[in-house]
Amino acid sequence: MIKIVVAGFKGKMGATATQMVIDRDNFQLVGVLDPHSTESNLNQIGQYSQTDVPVFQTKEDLIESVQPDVWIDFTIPAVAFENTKFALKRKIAPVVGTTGFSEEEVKQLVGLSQQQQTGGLIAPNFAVGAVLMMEFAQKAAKYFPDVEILELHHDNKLDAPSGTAIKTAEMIAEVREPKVQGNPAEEELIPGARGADYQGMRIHSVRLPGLIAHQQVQFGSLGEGLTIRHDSYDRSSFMTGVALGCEKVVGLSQLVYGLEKLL
Ligand SMILES: NC(=O)C1=CN([C@@H]2O[C@H](COP(=O)(O)OP(=O)(O)OC[C@H]3O[C@@H](n4cnc5c(N)ncnc54)[C@H](O)[C@@H]3O)[C@@H](O)[C@H]2O)C=CC1
Ligand SMILES: O=C(O)C1=N[C@H](C(=O)O)C[C@H](O)C1
Repeated sequence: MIKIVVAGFKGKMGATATQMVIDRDNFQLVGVLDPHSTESNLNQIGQYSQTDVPVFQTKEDLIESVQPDVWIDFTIPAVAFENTKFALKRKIAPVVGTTGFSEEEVKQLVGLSQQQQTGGLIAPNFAVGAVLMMEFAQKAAKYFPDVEILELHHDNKLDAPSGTAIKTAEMIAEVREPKVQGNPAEEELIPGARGADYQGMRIHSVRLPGLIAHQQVQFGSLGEGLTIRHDSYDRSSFMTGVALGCEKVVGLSQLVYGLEKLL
């Protein structure tokens, strides 16, 4: 039985992950954390009335009371780095979906996990289809170096571009020489019109009510185009990946970046 805590359980992803952990026979939910909670036990919340699990408002209080194997994190970019360090320092394996990490932060966390001999996973996207989209895009970029990434999300999202778009650009950059795209003399009449620039690749972020999480990687070449698109229509799309991450990290001795490393 893998003992799990969920940080950010009051949020959209945290709530979906909490239910997933409760539903799985090989997982035991031992605590949940969210500074926006007012309860002391999950059973005080209607949808979890049968679940006797302590609720914590701070990570310091949580760690005094429970000894988890795995720390699921769906919080906010401003706290996820500190939360992941906190877990690793206590040899709790983090499974982090929260986005907004810089490359330098990921490097630091991998180093810390090696020192601590503790597994972990940071996955900007837990949907298997999104991982395939990124891998297909990396494959296509070998032959189509002109590419723009369009990511579309709900309008409560804090970070832009999305973690998935950044990871896609990083994976494409592994196989594509930096290249300035478009007309070298092009001029933005309104700043930002051409989107964010990652080694010449443009990333465009759309935020609209009604959307969940969508991304289109669009390639153009002489007389032809190729579009690779993934859509998450529901947050359940991420749960197979989160569950797989929880099962795998307990057997690792360092943190990995990207769900594709565990598939
Ligand atoms: N990797 C993936 O597959 C996915 C990642 N995400 C990412 O997950 C994160 C959360 O997304 P949502 O659930 O939509 O956001 P949300 O805004 O619905 O939930 C965030 C929750 O974190 C809580 N929180 C804030 N500070 C905290 C702290 N110090 N400790 C514990 N909890 C804290 C908030 O009170 C809130 O309940 C975002 O970074 C988002 O980009 C979202 C969907 C899929
Ligand atoms: O905020 C979200 O919703 C999502 N965030 C992740 C990201 O930034 O890529 C994953 C998914 O796109 C949903």
